[in-house]
Amino acid sequence: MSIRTLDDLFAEGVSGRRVLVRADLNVPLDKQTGAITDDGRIRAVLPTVGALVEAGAKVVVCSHLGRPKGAPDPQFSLRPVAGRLGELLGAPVHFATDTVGDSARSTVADLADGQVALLENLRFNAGETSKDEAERGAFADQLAAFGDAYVDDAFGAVHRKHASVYDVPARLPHVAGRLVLREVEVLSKLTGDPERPYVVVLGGSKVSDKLAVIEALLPTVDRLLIGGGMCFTFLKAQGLEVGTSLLEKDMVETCRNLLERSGGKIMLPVDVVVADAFAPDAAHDTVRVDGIPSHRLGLDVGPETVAGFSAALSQAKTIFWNGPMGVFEMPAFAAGTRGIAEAITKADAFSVVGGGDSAAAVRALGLDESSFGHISTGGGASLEYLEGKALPGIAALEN
Ligand SMILES: Nc1ncnc2c1ncn2[C@@H]1O[C@H](COP(=O)(O)OP(=O)(O)OP(=O)(O)O)[C@@H](O)[C@H]1O
Ligand SMILES: O=C(O)[C@H](O)COP(=O)(O)O
Repeated sequence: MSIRTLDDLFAEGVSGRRVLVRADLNVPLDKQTGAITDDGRIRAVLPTVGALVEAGAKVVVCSHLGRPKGAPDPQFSLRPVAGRLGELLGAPVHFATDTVGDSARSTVADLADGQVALLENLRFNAGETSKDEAERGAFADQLAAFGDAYVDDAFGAVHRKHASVYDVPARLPHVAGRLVLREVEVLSKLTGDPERPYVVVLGGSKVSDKLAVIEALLPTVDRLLIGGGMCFTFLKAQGLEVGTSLLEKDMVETCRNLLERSGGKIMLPVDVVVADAFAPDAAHDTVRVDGIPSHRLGLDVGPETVAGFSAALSQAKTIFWNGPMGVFEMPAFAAGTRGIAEAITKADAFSVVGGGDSAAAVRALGLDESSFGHISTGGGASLEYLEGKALPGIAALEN
């Protein structure tokens, strides 16, 4: 990979220079209070931001948060993230209340050497995610004006062809940050010739997003274990009734087709925890997958499934896990995710956890992060990397 790194930038000298850092500070927020529930993605950029501070750069950090629709939306403000970043760095982070407007211009202009600014959410501007190159380019011009050099440390967003990821590096001297380099280095071990058996565990809620990766991984993996919200579309494809569980009806046929072609590699749950409602205190029971009542919904995999999946994982030499096995945010439906996570840590295997929610689950359940080989900050990004797709953010760094 012919990508310049932070060390190359340091060799040129950064003291007194403005360095624009694209980070992925898209952290989960509590729906009621707006508080940050997992700061893993903020911690993950500290090596890059900290090193730039130490070297005396004027550090201008930018990121998206959530999916606002191209205009300011207070629930997606990065202000709380600026506070947390400041706490972790041990120095205040100057927050610009807009992204490329008056506040951003004066905040950047006032930065002293070794100080850090965070711009407001990139996606408050339609140009960030626009499909129109000219619109994206115009926004990229405004952003690029805040830096003498650009560092991409937003691994979680490298699969997005967005202005801050794809167009800004074409306008400034650019390098990869420490996090992007580490992620690519580790994930490349899974795309080469992974030690076998290679077992992939997929869960979470975004079936349609993950079908392409299943398609791409099937020839490569020895076993594919599917749980979480996405398993119900597969169970439906097997002709089972899934009650009011999460279901992507228009994907049932594709799932049936995948099951037929999987050569028995796909393992689905045999039991699930069903509840009366999507609520922490909902009445719930464990049932066989062929006995899901029509008025109830599956919110976790059951103990027999955990045992079966764990047995497969205990044989593995390489493991990739993306997506929680159930609604782990609610304690009543966290056992499946905990069980699978524990099985992964016990396996004598190189294990990678990919996905914002999966990584958050590891921490929320109090599991020892160091028992995993690597915890990726990228959900969609790590999946698309494994699919072998060209990632716009990486391609832009290579140019
Ligand atoms: N049975 C289920 N029904 C509904 N939602 C579920 C179920 N099982 C898991 N989930 C939800 O799936 C969500 C995570 O899914 P997602 O596909 O976004 O995971 P991820 O790939 O780790 O995250 P990201 O894509 O944000 O990096 C969690 O919030 C969890 O509550
Ligand atoms: O959470 C993620 O996977 C990244 O921050 C990218 O977010 P996006 O899917 O909204 O582009």
